Amino acid sequence: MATRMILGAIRKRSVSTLVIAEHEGGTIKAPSVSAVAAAKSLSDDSSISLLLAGSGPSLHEAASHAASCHPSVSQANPLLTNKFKNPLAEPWAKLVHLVQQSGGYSHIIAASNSFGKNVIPRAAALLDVSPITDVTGISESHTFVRPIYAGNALSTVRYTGANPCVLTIRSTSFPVPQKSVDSKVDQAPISQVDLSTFDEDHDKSRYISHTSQDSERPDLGNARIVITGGRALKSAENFKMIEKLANKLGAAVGATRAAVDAGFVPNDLQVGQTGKIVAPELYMAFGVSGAIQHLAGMRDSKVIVAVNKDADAPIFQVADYGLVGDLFEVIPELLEKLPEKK
Ligand SMILES: Cc1cc2nc3c(=O)[nH]c(=O)nc-3n(C[C@H](O)[C@H](O)[C@H](O)COP(=O)(O)OP(=O)(O)OC[C@H]3O[C@@H](n4cnc5c(N)ncnc54)[C@H](O)[C@@H]3O)c2cc1C
Repeated sequence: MATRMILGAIRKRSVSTLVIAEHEGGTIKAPSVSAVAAAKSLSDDSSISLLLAGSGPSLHEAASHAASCHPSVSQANPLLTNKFKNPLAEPWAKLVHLVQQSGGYSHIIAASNSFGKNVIPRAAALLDVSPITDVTGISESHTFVRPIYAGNALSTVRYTGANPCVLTIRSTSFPVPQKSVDSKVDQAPISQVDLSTFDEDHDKSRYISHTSQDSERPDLGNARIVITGGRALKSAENFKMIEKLANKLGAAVGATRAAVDAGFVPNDLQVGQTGKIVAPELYMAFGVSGAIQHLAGMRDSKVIVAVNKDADAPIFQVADYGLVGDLFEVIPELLEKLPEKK
């Protein structure tokens, strides 16, 4: 009995996690803070290190933020390297491999966004382990819940491979209370990654440029309100109604794949199985049929409102509030009646 208890304690203590962290403007991005929250739920006793990279003063600000972005990082070492200015997947995967060799972590976690999905499979291949992707629940350090069949079923999987156990997590399933992100906790020490043995030969990909849209709207993946338009909008010009409504409500804009394919909006606004997964407090869908691939990306939203002129549209099966009507009448009316955002 005593032996079993001691072994249990040793197993618990042996959880040490490397979180692959993204940062912008000197702060750790919210999905990476969710990855820390996921790391924390592996074990009460887990030690958590953040790996971040970049250059200039914002990297140092982000490193300070990394050290205090979540209470559970307070005892850990954020690792810092000023190379990797541009987030290319191949060198990043090599960096993760290098850091794992020296750190011997039991787990490596990244958010399941474009960056994480790009880096993690490459890093897992270099480490010769099989990654577990899109984790939405952690029941113990090697047992995870993940959606299958476009979110229509949940499967519980147990990782039985060698260390490290490599995961991507859905950030919407590991929310971080705003307080804990902002709270001032004792800063964890910041250490520089030793890159002396790093092989710089990674010419399979080359950085060319980075474009980002300057928008005051919240990020689609973390917004409290998302206003989505579908094919029924008919044109990019008409889609501006959705944008106006989003501006009034301080919301992010989403789109169906049909709307993206028709060229109404860029594809980074796509919500669904092959787009972004969102779970806002309020999701409003205008002229969206509710195809299974779209539902896979938004069905966990707290309140779903749908406007569709077809009373039999499948979106009404998941909607909390439905309005059978023409969006070309409903949206102008909403725009007229809603107060301007302060
Ligand atoms: C492998 C795969 C992956 C996919 N991934 C995604 C994904 O990630 N995200 C995604 O969205 N889709 C995805 N799709 C596509 C998906 O199957 C649907 O084709 C798509 O979601 C339909 O978009 P929609 O609802 O805008 O268009 P439609 O299905 O054409 O629906 C338009 C709706 O608008 C309504 N409507 C028409 N006019 C009006 C009006 N004036 N007022 C109000 N309502 C009106 C209609 O009644 C209809 O219900 C994927 C498909 C495949 C095969």
